[in-house]
Amino acid sequence: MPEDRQENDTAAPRPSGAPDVDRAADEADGRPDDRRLRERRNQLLRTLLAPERRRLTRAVGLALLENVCALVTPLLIAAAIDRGVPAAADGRWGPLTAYAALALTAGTATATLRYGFLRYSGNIAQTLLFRLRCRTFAHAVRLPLSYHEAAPSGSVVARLSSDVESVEEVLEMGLDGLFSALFSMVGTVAVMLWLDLPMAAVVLALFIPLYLLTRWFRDRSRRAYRRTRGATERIVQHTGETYNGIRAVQAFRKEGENTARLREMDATYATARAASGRVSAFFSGGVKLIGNLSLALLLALGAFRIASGHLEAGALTAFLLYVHRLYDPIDELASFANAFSAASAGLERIGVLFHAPDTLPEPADPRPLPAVAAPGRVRFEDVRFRYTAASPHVLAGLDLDLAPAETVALVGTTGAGKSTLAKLLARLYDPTGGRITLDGADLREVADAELRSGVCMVTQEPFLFSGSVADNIALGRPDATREDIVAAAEAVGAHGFISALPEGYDSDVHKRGAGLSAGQRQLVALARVMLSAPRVLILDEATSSMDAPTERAVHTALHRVLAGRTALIIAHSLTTAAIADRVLVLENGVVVEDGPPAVLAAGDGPFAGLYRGWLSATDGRTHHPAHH
Ligand SMILES: Nc1ncnc2c1ncn2[C@@H]1O[C@H](COP(=O)(O)OP(=O)(O)OP(=O)(O)O)[C@@H](O)[C@H]1O
Repeated sequence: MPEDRQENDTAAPRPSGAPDVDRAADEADGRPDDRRLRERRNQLLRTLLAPERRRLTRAVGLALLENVCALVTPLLIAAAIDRGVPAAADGRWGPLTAYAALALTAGTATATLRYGFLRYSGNIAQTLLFRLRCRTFAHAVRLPLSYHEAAPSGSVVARLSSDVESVEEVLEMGLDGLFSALFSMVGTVAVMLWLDLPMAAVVLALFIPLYLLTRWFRDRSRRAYRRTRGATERIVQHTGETYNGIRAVQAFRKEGENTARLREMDATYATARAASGRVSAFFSGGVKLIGNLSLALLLALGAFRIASGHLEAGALTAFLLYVHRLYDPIDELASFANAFSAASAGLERIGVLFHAPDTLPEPADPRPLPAVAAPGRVRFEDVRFRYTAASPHVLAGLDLDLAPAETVALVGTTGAGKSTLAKLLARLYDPTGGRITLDGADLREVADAELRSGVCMVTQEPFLFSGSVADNIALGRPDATREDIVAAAEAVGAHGFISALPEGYDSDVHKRGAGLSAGQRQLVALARVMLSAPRVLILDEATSSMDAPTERAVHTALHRVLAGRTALIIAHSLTTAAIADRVLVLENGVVVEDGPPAVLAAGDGPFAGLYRGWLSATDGRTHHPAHH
């Protein structure tokens, strides 16, 4: 048996990245740190920061300079008080003027450098975010369908929105909060130690309660963050689900229930936020209290040391000014730490996205689709498939041969594996065993772009993208001219209704007045196929009922699109099955009947049963889903 025909579960689309997404969420919830997650996060961070190394160094340089200038100012004020004022009292205004001028210069320099730093770091932050957003989106959109089908709903959107936002928040406040606060604190303590050791000792002693308070705050806010994060995820998921399924929500009158559930989630969120607000408030108040205690203690000790001749009044003033500088950024640092842990968890989750296994690798050495006289031969050779290593086989050794230009209808009960078969043929998944060939080429060996133009899939409810009707028809062939587009629309009989739209082919499909009906969307989708002229067409027939004229129009269009190309139709109506050259009845992943519809209908197999059931149920007047 050739190797590629053997069961190969290692190539199975694993439960893919989705459980990882969950795991990353758990990580954010404070479970023990996983080295791999952190490594991925750091790697992502490195690749983001690497091109900015120079600009970052310059930003740090600006922050350093700003802090040096800011640290000098209180010293100049001290000198002005201790030397300038007594001299001025003696009638010599020179020193005081000089100190005042120097302090003014230092103050102006601080302000200018701060302006420069903020602008510069703001630009860096936006560049990083821009890069992160684009790369995450570009990567996520290319992830194989197995990833998206297995990922919890809304998780990719959450990566792209709230996780990127958490990084944005830390970057916006981060560069400023981190560099300025750190430099300012370290610098201030150094100058204090130089100015007066006992006074500096008092300040440092008060760092002990400050440290304990900060630790308490860190633990509490991490817990509060976990709760708000969980609540946010649930809100995003519920909102996404409600709006993605808005038709079902309204059809089943679930508006009230869904709103009530959201209210509950919002209440949980509000409670969690209030708790985190209380923690922050307590921390802020605590820091202020310790800060003011320092001031009071320094004032008392300072007075004592001035009285004993160890300190001058100016130096005491400088100390008091420094204490302010010391305590101001602590608040900032704490909220930075908070934002940092949010961003770090966000980056971990984004990192997981980047490391999702590629279950549909592009061939390293792609082969072109062979140019054959009659293109469109499809072969399934002993195809085995299961969605995850843990789930049962949907297809367990399927052999199938579709002749060029043949129209094959797939019918079967729900869950029989029809959509799975279609997804395999479109290479949205790879078989776990065996192979599928198109004109002799294994689908896995054909370059992605070529395969996409060779095999075209029309889903039940064709998706129209924002843009004009013309853009939507040209989806599979962006270089098509307007004449090509009109010709394709004419071929499927869509030209009439498109011309009647307010702006014809340029009408925006999502604008009011140009809303298209289900049948019209089908026609646009068929025009797409006509234009991209694939060798193989896979069609998941629409189940939503259309009125008789529309249905006739779609069927006529279908006839034209089917002409000359191989087609696999997942038929939900026996009317469609009847127009096929051949019908395949699928049951539990096995073809139980295969033959022309008329022959099968006349026999006594499963299709004949379905057919008779359909005839008696509808009296042959309307179409009816084959498998019901
Ligand atoms: N993304 C998925 N992950 C895991 N299992 C899946 C997935 N999609 C389908 N399955 C399973 O594979 C089997 C075949 O499903 P498939 O959608 O191919 O059936 P179908 O014949 O197209 O049914 P229907 O007519 O209802 O669309 C089912 O048992 C289903 O539960």
